[in-house]
Amino acid sequence: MPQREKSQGIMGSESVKVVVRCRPLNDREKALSSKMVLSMDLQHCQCFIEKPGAVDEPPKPFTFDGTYHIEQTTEQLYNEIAYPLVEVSLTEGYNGTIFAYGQTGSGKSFTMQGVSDPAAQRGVIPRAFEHIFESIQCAENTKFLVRASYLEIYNEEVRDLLGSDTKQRLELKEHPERGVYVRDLSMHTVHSVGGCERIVEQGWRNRAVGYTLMNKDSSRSHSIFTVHLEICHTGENRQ
Ligand SMILES: Nc1ncnc2c1ncn2[C@@H]1O[C@H](COP(=O)(O)OP(=O)(O)OP(=O)(O)O)[C@@H](O)[C@H]1O
Repeated sequence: MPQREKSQGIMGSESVKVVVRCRPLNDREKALSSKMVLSMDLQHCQCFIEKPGAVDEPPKPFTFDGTYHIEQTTEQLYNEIAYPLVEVSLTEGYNGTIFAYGQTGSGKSFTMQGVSDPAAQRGVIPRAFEHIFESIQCAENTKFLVRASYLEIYNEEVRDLLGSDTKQRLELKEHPERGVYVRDLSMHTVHSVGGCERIVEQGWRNRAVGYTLMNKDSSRSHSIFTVHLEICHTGENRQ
């Protein structure tokens, strides 16, 4: 599978990689008889965009670090893109971020949060929880502390989705060593995949949601879910 081989190098020399995912047409677009204008060459990680009606113009090509068309699942995307990122965090302690960007209704929540049925479309976040806790269970002579935080940026204001007052506006600060942080953001210790899922659900319920023309369940905000991992080697082969 050439694409898999290419994407397995996702943790290579460059620290930022960009992949693109295309979703199927939704009911509204089908009702409008909209036409898919995007095609992909998965092997070469290229997208081609046609200009509707411009039959003489060749489709415009764009190259990414990974391409996922409507047949590709979140399972595949996780294994190729997110797995290596979570794995280096667990084994080498690097920070990693997966940033989903796109207009309303483009599929950010579908990819990050996902759906439980079919199982192959479960999101990146629940998959990362399983990945982290499976590694913890297999690790010997090691203690882990897993904590989570969840914030929302809505109308330029930062709010703690897991805080006691989810309406309170929090301040952005800068620390000389730790860099930018959100003052008073609550951190929650989690012991299991189920515990992580409960926290995500709790925060998800507190998000600003609403209707947009493109997405009836639009989240209407930006959110950042962070898993903070502390690892302590306890055995004789301590590093
Ligand atoms: N790859 C996909 N396969 C099938 N359905 C998808 C896919 N991506 C998105 N969808 C569907 O498209 C709709 C919009 O997706 P989603 O809510 O994830 O968009 P969003 O980018 O999070 O939007 P918003 O920014 O408004 O919150 C949902 O009904 C979702 O199930």
